[in-house]
Amino acid sequence: MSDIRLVGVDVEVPVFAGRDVATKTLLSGVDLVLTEQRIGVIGANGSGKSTLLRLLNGLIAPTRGRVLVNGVDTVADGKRVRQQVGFIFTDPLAQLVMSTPIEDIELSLRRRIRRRSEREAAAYALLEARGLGKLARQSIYDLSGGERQLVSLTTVLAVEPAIIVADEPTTLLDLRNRELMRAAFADLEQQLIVSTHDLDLALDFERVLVVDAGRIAFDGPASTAVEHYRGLMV
Ligand SMILES: Nc1ncnc2c1ncn2[C@@H]1O[C@H](COP(=O)(O)OP(=O)(O)OP(=O)(O)O)[C@@H](O)[C@H]1O
Repeated sequence: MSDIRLVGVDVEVPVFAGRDVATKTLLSGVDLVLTEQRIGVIGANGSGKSTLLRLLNGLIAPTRGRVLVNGVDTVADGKRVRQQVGFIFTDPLAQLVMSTPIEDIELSLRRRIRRRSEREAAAYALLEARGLGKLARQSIYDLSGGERQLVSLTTVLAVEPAIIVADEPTTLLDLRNRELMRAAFADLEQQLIVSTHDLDLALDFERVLVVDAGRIAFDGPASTAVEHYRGLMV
């Protein structure tokens, strides 16, 4: 079981207004121990959800405090953290760097499987297992949004991370594809941390954090978290 700790975390960025530089606080006073297998993060636009998620694999560094993933500090050893934490972006086109699904999965496998022919066969098998085999050599740009997001998930899983962090992974998807992603998430063995505006998806999680204006406004069971969030929205 994975263990993620945020200890006294603040995130601030400089904002420039003419010659003046001010400080904008994106997150403040975040103390969390994340050990549950399925954790959701909900909150209004601009509340700080992506900032929180990006801290977890060292994509951004805390201004104050520390983030530890299975005891590894995200600033001191970001590379080791990123080997453990797979990150799924909202837009799969921000994630998929190769022309076709099979090439992207092969890229993820290159450290684990040295021989090209073996790597290609393994990549194909991973796609096939998700029902994506027939799309293996199709251009990424010819796939639907849902297919791309499933390819992204396969690409991230190919690295065998202990933790999956997904930033609004269903936002661009229609109902059918949202259900496909939801089912894919339900099957994962990894620890899963997902930010979402999809409150049905949020209800799937054991623990849900509500972020409001850069603070954790609620932390607890999903149904209570959703109620809390609805209360903030009125
Ligand atoms: N590098 C940056 N410089 C200045 N402001 C930033 C920076 N990164 C994020 N912000 C601001 O911080 C706030 C929180 O952003 P964040 O992306 O974490 O919100 P979010 O809850 O994920 O929003 P959404 O639901 O719209 O994706 C927003 O007001 C955003 O504009």
